[in-house]
Amino acid sequence: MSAASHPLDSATAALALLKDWRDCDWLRPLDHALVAFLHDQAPGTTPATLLCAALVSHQAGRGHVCLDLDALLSDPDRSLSLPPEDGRGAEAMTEQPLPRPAQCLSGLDRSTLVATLNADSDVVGAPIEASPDADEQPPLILDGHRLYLRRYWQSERRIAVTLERRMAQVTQWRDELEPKAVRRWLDTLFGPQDPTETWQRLACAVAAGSGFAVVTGGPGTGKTTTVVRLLALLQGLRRDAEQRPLRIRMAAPTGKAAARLNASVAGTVHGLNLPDEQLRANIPTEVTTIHRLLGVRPGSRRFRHDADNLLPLDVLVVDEASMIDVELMASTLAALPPRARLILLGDHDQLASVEAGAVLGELCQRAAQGHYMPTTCDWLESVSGESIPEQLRDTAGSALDQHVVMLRHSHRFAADSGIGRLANAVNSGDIATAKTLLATGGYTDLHHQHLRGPDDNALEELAEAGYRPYLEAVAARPDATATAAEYDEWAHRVLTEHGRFQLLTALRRGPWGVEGLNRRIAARLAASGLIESGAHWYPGRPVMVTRNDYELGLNNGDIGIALPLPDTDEPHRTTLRVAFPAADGGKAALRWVLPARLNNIETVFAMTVHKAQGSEFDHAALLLPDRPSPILTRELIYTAITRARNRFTLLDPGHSVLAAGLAARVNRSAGLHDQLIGMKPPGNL
Ligand SMILES: Nc1ncnc2c1ncn2[C@@H]1O[C@H](COP(=O)(O)OP(=O)(O)OP(=O)(O)O)[C@@H](O)[C@H]1O
Repeated sequence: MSAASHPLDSATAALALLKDWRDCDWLRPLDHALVAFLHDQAPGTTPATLLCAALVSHQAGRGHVCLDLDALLSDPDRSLSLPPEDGRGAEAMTEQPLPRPAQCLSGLDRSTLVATLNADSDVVGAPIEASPDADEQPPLILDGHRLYLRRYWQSERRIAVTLERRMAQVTQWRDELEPKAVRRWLDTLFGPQDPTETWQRLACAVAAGSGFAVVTGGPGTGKTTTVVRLLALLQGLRRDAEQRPLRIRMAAPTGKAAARLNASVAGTVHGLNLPDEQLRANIPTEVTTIHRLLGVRPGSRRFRHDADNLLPLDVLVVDEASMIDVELMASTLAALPPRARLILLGDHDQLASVEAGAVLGELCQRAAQGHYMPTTCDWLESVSGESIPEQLRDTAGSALDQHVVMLRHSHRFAADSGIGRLANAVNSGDIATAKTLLATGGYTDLHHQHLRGPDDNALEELAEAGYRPYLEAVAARPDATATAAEYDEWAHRVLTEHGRFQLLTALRRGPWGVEGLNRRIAARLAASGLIESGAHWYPGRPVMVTRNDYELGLNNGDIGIALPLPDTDEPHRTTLRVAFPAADGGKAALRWVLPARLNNIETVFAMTVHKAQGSEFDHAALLLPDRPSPILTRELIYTAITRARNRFTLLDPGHSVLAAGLAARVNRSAGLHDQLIGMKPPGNL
């Protein structure tokens, strides 16, 4: 370490320490570059401010919208997410101890730190209400005890302002509805009242009576079913009023999630109980990605649709909203016409977006407790016939509470389903029940496999058994005379078989991370003769796109499989191409891409749980690392379990890692909830 008596004695000492942190991977090069830039622009900046700038940037890279100064001072080392996953960062923890944030900040209290930051007015500014977009503001914003990078503060503030405006109009939205008509449509769509559908009916009522609603719920609680019925209700009411049908669009944050929703919406619309087919035709089944909806402009952060070019729609449904970060949410809201409805769907207990912000999580912080005001309860009862339980009523509920509904009954998992019960236990942090469920072996859909160490063969055996069916489908290639349609059919079959099993892991690096696991599993499959050995590209190589490629029409997270296709001129020779499912999950043509055109891909025999969000597999297996990691949290384990449709396997090297993971929560620093929760419902509500 560069010599200095205290890391914050001088800017030079602080910069030297930050460089050391960067060199051992505790900070990203980007974090260090930001600080060097600030120091260059404002050489008088105090060392504590430089340190905070590095930490706020680092925290943004880990999904936090801001640096919470209270959290920083109570546990400074958390701000660097120590200990790191592995590699140089981990060695630096022991071999060459560097001063950590705790040592740098010792003796500092909040008021001194706030005063120091405020004094550096070239670098740190106060929030300016009147012009939240002003680019002349300093690069950091201090809002109370939260320090932001300016662009995240602006995004968060824009979300809060837009949602407040929408929520303030709730009485107009409700007044426009005829309660009896709503009730009649709900009875048509749902049939007689049924306690397992109470919250679905209530969700329809909340969303019908507002320009903004959030419907959250665990897997299989009926989010898709509910939203399709809601859309039928809205179109039905429009037709009653002899108005033109609503223009409805549905979107999801990733191509994978859009494809999945597409398939389930189509099925649900088909099964709706409707008085006539015209109404069915007015409910769209096509789901797009949010990026495509907004219109990406290559090379720009801005979209084609924005506040100056609003989206041409009346209703926007966004599914898998837990994956939306603050910037994407701010852009979506900006492009939404003021009178268009916004309905967010998702599971707020899932991992949040990898980018900064956990917008759905913030909006749903109080979802489980309801906090419905008496006026809301009365109105909901009048339109849905359902009454809100006493314990979920609150005369002091906030405006936001009146717009959020949590679905509480799983229609997918029976009461005796191991996956459903384990997901619940994990979600509520009930370690004892989770362990008992896994240990008893009494559930056919749950498997707990103890691993003796990183070299335990059980891991490879499971992976081979899981991937064998799709690799056998790869081997069952049509002959050289087969038509293009027959080759497409074969590729569809391979992709479907491939989607049945997935090995998930928390980490990226090391023997327990995707990189090591991919190598190991490929070696095993090659030894078993299921794939070619030694080749970089081979028939059956499964790859995941790691960056949106607008030219090829591929999205981050799309999965394709390399398959040999006959050459047009010489059908007995083949060339490898990667088959990707059609964009947005259509049944139509696949996309065949030459491997050389794919720049950002990785093999995906193992996948991080983060990347698996929005996907489901018949059988999902989660490999736990052999020691606790800041990445392994309750939300991550819950997300992994809920990726499994029929079977979940936990691969567990022991050492109490499961318990440590369940006890750790993702705690994203952000201010959206606090901004919105302070808003009281409109006076006449
Ligand atoms: N009210 C209901 N009555 C009967 N079956 C229902 C009802 N609601 C949902 N289901 C069934 O439960 C299953 C899950 O429903 P749905 O796909 O709507 O849930 P979801 O919350 O969107 O699920 P996901 O976890 O995929 O996001 C489906 O098979 C659906 O048909």
